Amino acid sequence: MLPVFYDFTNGHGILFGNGESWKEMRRFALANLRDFGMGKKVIEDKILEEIHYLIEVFENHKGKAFDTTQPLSYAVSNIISNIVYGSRFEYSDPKFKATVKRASVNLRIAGSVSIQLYNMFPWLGPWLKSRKLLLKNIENNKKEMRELVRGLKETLNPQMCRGFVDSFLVRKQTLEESGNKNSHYHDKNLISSVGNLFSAGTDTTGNTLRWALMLMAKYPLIQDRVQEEISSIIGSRQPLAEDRMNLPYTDAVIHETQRLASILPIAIPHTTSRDVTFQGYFIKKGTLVFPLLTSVLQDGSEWESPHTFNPAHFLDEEGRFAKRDAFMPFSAGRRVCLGESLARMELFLFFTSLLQRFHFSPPPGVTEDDLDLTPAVGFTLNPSPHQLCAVSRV
Ligand code: HEM
Repeated sequence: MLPVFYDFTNGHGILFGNGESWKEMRRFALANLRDFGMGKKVIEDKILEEIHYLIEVFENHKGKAFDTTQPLSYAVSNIISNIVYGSRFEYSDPKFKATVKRASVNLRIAGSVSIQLYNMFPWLGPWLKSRKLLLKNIENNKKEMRELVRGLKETLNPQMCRGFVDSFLVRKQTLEESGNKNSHYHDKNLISSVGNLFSAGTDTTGNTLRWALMLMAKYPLIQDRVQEEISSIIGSRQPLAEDRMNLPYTDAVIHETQRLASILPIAIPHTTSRDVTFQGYFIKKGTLVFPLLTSVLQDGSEWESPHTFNPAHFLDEEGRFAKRDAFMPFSAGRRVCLGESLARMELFLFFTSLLQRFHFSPPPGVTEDDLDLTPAVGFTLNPSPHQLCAVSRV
C-alpha cells in the first residue's frame, strides 16, 4: 500500500514517501537505526544519559505543579537527535526549543478540522490560515535541518559516522563517485527522512509518556504497585532495559497505557497500489484505506474492559506478563512503525526511571477524578492540557 501523502510532505522520505524511494529509504533508515544501536546497549546508554537531564528538570520544580509536555518532548527529541546527528541539544537552546515547538504545533494542525477538510477539498488551500502556518513551520524546520546537515557535511569523516546523516552523506558520495547521479540519495530525501524521524519519533513517544504519568496520578493505587515492584526488584540503582522481564506489572502498565491512549487511532492513511481482494472484499487500486488501530486496541471481543485503564489485561493468573495479539499500537505489515523497538525501550526506561524517582499527583485543589482522559485532537491523540506534581521519593 502507498501512504496517502499531503502536498506539504512532497512525498519524499520514509513516512510519507512511496514506491522505490520509500523502500530504499526505509531499508537504509532501519539498517542505520540498528547500526546506531536501536534496541541495543549503545542507544540504551544515550537514553540513560538523557534521563539524568530530564530528572534534573523535574527536580527543579520542587514538587510544585508543572506541565510535563516540554521536558518530555525535549528528552525524546534528543534521542532521535543522537541517532540522526550524533549529538544532543541543551534544553535551553533557543533553536532546539523553537524546532520542537513548531513540530508539535504542526502535528496539532495536521489533525485539525480545517486540514482534514483541505485533504478532501484541496482548492480550499489558499484560504486556510492553518495551512499557511503549517507550511511556514515546515519550511523553518527544514531550514534548521539544512543548517545542521551543512555543519555535518563540513566535518564529515567517512571512517567515523556520527549518525544517520553522516551515513547518508557517505552513501551519496560513494554513489556519485561511481557515476550514479540518479539514486534516491539526494538532499530532498535526506531532509525529508530526517524530518520524518523527528516527527514520527518525538510526539508519539513524548505523549505516550505524558499519558502514562497522568494515568499514574489519576490511579494512585496502580502507581503504588508500580513503585513497590521497582523498589523490590531494582531498589535505587538505575533501571536497565534487561530489567523489563522482572517487572511484569510495570510492563503491563506501559502496555495498557498504549492500548487505552491509542495515540494514532487511524495509524497513517494509505492507498492501495493495486487491486486486492481482502477477506472476501474487493478493493480497487487507489482506494483510500484507514487502518483503524483503535478498533482493535479497544475491541470489546478482545479486551475484558476495553474502555477502562486495567493493567490486568496484560497479566496472567500468576501475575506474569501476558502478550496479547490485539495489542498493535505500532500497526502491522510492511509499513509497521520503523521505530518500534526504540520506542519500546524509551518508554520502559523513561517510565521506570521517573516512577523510581518521583511520586506523581494532581496539583493542589485538583482531584484524581478531575484529571480528564478526554484526548486533545491532533494528528496524534494527546492528553488534554494538565499539570502534575512530581514529588521526589529520595
Ligand atoms: C510510542 C511511540 C510510537 C508509536 C505508538 C508509533 C506508531 C506508529 C504507527 C501506528 C505508524 C504507522 C504505521 C502504518 O503506516 O500503518 C508508525 C510509522 C512510523 N514510525 Fe512510529 N511510533 C512510535 C515511535 C516511533 C519512533 C521513536 C520512531 C523513530 C525512529 C518512529 C518512526 C516511524 C516511521 C519512520 C514510520 C513510517 C514507516 C513507514 O511508513 O515505512 N516511530 N509509527
